[in-house]
Amino acid sequence: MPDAGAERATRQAVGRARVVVVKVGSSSLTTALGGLDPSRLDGLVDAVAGRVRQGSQVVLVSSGAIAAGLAPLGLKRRPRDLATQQAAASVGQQLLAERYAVSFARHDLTVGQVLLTSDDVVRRAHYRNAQRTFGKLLSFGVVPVVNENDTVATAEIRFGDNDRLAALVAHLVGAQALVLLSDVDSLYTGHPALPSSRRIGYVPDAAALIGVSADARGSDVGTGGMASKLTSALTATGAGIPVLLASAGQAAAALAVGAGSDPADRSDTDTGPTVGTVFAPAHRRTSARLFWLRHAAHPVGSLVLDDGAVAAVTGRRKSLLPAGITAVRGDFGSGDVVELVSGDGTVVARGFVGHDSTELPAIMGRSLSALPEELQHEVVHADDLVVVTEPATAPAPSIPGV
Ligand SMILES: Nc1ncnc2c1ncn2[C@@H]1O[C@H](COP(=O)(O)OP(=O)(O)O)[C@@H](O)[C@H]1O
Ligand SMILES: N[C@@H](CCC(=O)OP(=O)(O)O)C(=O)O
Repeated sequence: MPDAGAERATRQAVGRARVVVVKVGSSSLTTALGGLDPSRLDGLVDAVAGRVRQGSQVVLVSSGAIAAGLAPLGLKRRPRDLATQQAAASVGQQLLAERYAVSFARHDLTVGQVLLTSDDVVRRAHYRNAQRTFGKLLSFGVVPVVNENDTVATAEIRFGDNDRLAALVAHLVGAQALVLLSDVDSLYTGHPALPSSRRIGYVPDAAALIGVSADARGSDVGTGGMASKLTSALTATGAGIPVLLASAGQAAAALAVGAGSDPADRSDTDTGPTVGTVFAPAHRRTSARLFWLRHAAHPVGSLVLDDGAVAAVTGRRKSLLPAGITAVRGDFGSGDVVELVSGDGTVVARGFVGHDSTELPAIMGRSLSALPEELQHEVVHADDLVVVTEPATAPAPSIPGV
């Protein structure tokens, strides 16, 4: 039975958030014939500006570069090959940025374009650098408009979908809410075109999504579909950030501070935004360091574990000792991020490693007491690892548990 009180509290939290990340998809910014739709973009900007006027800081993660670049290049549909996508993004991003600058200027707001590659959020030093940039832009009252730097992102390092990028940015800027705006008004139990699909207003936790069928195919111009939105939502809620999924056409209602609410009056009249689907934040908030390790870090090597070590690390949340390692892959130093892999190749955890890769072959399989004193320590300390369950080579599942 859904808990109306808990749903209301989540909606209020979205409405009261001081820092909000808003993500909008390509399909919500383009016309049916392709190309940017200025009136839809203006509608979104009006809603964002309204929230800024209410005292919030808003970061806008906007897709649409590739879609906006199609018509100027004479392309009829979204290209499949990376090089043509990159060319379209190069042309389209320019148009998108220009349109946002003009549109926000109607509200006397300045925008700052932030194009990120995955390196900017997966490498720790870059992550901090991006954090500083956002902090400065927001302190100037600027609305940062973020997209992936598609023109230079290679197939290997690409995010490919801005839903995931938006969740990482929400964490990076310390947002108190993530608002995902799409071309669908809510999450449904199945594809909204199916008569059997039912609207879901509130998702208390990841378990509530069992049985929900979320398509990984996006619209003609978008990517990722609903599956990537759910992954994004669970990533954000795992970091303690409530999420609202709504349609871009309802942006004003989605970004409202709350029906009948005045920011100074936190009374019962404050409902928070009443549209869309809200996802409650997890009770146990992951620390910033472990969130980064789980969702953003780029592993530079891997350690293969025997069955006993897998059980100890994943089941009993123990540290990884040299005795449980059967193979070492990659070239890494102490403090780097590595994957812990079971014998069948499944990634079971990620951690900050306590040894250089050159030290490990001589000590793996051996008990601590048999080692020289300076090497008598954990390979990955229990406080430095997060348990994950994902196949080593397959793409991420459509709704991974986070
Ligand atoms: N369970 C579901 N609930 C809602 N929408 C769904 C579901 N499964 C698939 N979809 C589809 O996902 C689409 C949104 O994904 P996408 O086209 O990638 O959006 P965007 O361009 O906004 O990122 C919706 O138009 C909807 O048809
Ligand atoms: N970076 C790409 C968008 C990729 C993407 O995630 O698109 P969408 O599914 O429409 O949010 C672009 O600007 O075209």
